[in-house]
Parts: sequence; structure tokens; C-alpha cells
Amino acid sequence: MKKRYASTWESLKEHQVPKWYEDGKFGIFIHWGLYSVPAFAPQTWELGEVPPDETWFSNNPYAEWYYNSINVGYGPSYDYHVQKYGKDFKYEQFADMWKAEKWNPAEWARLFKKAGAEYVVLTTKHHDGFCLFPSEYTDYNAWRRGPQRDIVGDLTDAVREEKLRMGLYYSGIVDWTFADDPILNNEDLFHTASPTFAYADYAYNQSMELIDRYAPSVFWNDIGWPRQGEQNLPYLLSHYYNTVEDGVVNDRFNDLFHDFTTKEYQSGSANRREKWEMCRGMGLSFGYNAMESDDKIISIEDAISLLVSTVANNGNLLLNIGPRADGTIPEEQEKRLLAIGEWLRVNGEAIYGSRCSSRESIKYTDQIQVHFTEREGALYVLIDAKGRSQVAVTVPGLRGNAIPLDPEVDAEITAVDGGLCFTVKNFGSSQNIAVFRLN
Ligand SMILES: C[C@@H]1N[C@H](CNC(=O)c2cc3ccccc3o2)[C@@H](O)[C@H](O)[C@@H]1O
Repeated sequence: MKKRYASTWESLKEHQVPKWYEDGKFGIFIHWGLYSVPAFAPQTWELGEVPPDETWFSNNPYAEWYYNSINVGYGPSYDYHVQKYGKDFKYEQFADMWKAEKWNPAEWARLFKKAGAEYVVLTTKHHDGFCLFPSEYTDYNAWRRGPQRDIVGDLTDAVREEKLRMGLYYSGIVDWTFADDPILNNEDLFHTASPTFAYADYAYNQSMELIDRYAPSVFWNDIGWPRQGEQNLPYLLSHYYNTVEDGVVNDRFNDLFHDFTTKEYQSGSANRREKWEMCRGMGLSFGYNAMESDDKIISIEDAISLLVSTVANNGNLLLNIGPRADGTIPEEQEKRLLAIGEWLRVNGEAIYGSRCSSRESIKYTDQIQVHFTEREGALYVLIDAKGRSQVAVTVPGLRGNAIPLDPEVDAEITAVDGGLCFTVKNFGSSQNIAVFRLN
């Protein structure tokens, strides 16, 4: 019998995180839109590395922030824009330059499947207000302009064809088509963004059309929800759950409600006792940055290490790709997705469907950590030895027989007082993370 949620916080609090989200562990985030045309940002910091103040906002590494980065009237993106497009070129003119002429949503979905992802989250409307779906509340959308396609609908169909879950991102509180005061600090971001009841209704109406048209498995709201619309939220969220019973929402509704909490790069905190999700770009940006140098893009080994440490601590990893305006995925991003998929094909038994172990991760050095997961009565020991070709670690309190999941891993396991010593002589194809099942 399908549960019916009332539009009250009490009823919503009865919603449980669905098994598919607990089991899924790995999703692909996609930031694609008008900002993918200029595809420019300075390569400065990861979010959380420096305070969110004027220095961050006038040197914003997020290429999807291009509108604000030129709107502040100074800084590297402003200089780039004047030099490349001219002082009078309006951001809105990118709407007719974005053609997505090489886009093949089925190809994208096949790549995400090969990457071992279980779900996908696509931007439907980012802070610039341009919608990737035929919204009835604005013509500033990809059906009317640029690609002249229902990007959201076409990718949703392709992703579901590959039996992956489709999630939708919505920029709830920031929409620069309603309020575009230059943002130079977090106060601007949270308190002057879209201050009208008209915008609150707009955000509510668009969220309803996204839910009713696409029934997303994830409703991923960003930054916050319009304060003038907070009283709409219980109705919106109960409508969402009554439409998508095993749907999930994140914690960016002004801390009023969530199924899972979020981290972004170095920003935010997570605790093992509740479900959380880590999101980040491959480099310093979510939107494609054509200037990005390879040294700023996460290595394959570090991406898998992040997935392992996130999952072992009760999280999911939502790893972003920033496609080019023409619809192609940059090779360096595709390469990382395929390598993660390769690792998961060999070691995924310790990841998919696993649960957080009562054993906390052990950090021996900055390079050597051991993580644990549990699944169907088995304990998995995941030895992460960054940049090393061999390692020997003693894990206390373990006993029994440990088998490497990767047959190419050459390891010796010996019982020592009160634990097991793992001597890994060769990590095989497992990118310096060797996984053992303890029976
Ligand atoms: C996924 C990215 N989100 C950015 C906004 N980030 C946040 O609002 C934010 C970051 C963050 C970290 C910990 C807990 C809550 C948090 O909220 C947003 O500004 C970027 O352009 C990109 O879309």
C-alpha cells in the first residue's frame, strides 16, 4: 500500500532514505548550460579552502558562475569577457550560441553506466536562470533557444534506458533573471538573492512542473529556498514524495528538511550516523572550464580514494562532469569515469549495497589509510596506499581468512597478536587500493 504524505513536517519526517540511494553509492553530477559556451574561470581554490568573501567571488573558480563573475565588473573573468566578447556583449546572447550540435544523450548514458554510476543529477536551471527544459513559466529555455531541445527530458529517457536513476538539480534561491545584484560574499548569496514573493511562486511552480513531468529520483536543490516560499515547502515536498515514493532530497532547503546531508569539496561536514553525499567537480569547477590544466583535475587514484573513503563513512559520491557546449565530454573527464568503472567492476562487491561498518577508518599516514565496509555478513578491508607500489599494515582486532577481490593483487596476510598484517606486494589493476573480503 503506497504511503500518502500530508503537507506537514511531521508527515515528511516519516520518509525513509530508500534502499536504492543507500545502495547506489556513486552518481554523476552534470553542470551544462549557457556558461558552457564561454567555459572560463580562473583556476584558484577548492570551495572551503578560502573564506567565501570578495576574493573568492571575484576570482571564482566555478565556470558556471560566469554571469556573476562578469557582473561584479572586475577580475579575471571580467577581463576575459571584455577581451573575447567585448564590454557590451550580454550573457543572454550565449543563449543563441549554445547549439549542443554534437550531443547524443544515449552515448552519455552508456558512459555513465560504464563508469559504474547508479544515478545521474542534471542541472535543470542553474543560478543564471536559463532552463534546460520547456518550462511554461519562462521562454528563457533550451526548448525555445539554442539547442531547441528538451535537454532534461531527452537525458532522462536515455539514463532510464540504461536502468540508472535520474535526478534533477534546481537552483532554488538564486536566479539572476529575478535579482542580479553582484554577489561578493555569502550575505549577498543568501539574503539578497531573489527577495520577492513573485520569485518564490516561480520557484515553487517550476519545481512542481519538474516533479510532474519527469518524476526525478533525486530533487537536488541548491544553495537554499526562497524565504518567502518556505511555507510552500511542506506541500511541495509531500507532493514530491506522493509522486516519487522512493525519491530523495538534499539538505539545501534552508536546513528545514532533508533525506541526506551534503558536502561540497572541502566545505561542509558529515557524520557516519546519517546518510550524506559528497559532490565536487573533476577540477575546481562544475561547469566546463576550457582553461583547466591537467594538474588541477583529480587523479584517477584520488577519485577512487575519495569514493572509497566516502562510502566507508556512510556517504555517496556525486562526481561532476562539465560537458562542452557542443555536447561532447572532455577526454580527461571520460578517462576518469571509465577508470572508476573498471575499478568498480573488480571491487564493487565492497561498495554497492554495502553499509558503514562499526569499525572506523584507520589513518596510518597521509598516504596510508584502511577503510571498512560490510555487506551480507562479510567484512571488507579496503587498503588505500596513495602513490605506493607496496605496503604492509597491521589491522587490529581482525582474524580469519582475507581474500583479495582483485586476483591480480599479490598480498600476504598473516595473523599477528590481536590482528592481521596485510603485506601488499602488488596492487594489480586496482589503482593502489586493494580490497579484501574477510570471511
Ligand atoms: C554544486 C555547486 N553548488 C554551489 C552552491 N553550493 C552551496 O550552496 C553549498 C555548498 C555547501 C557545502 C556544505 C553544505 C551545504 C552547502 O551548500 C553552486 O554555487 C555551484 O555553482 C554548483 O552548482
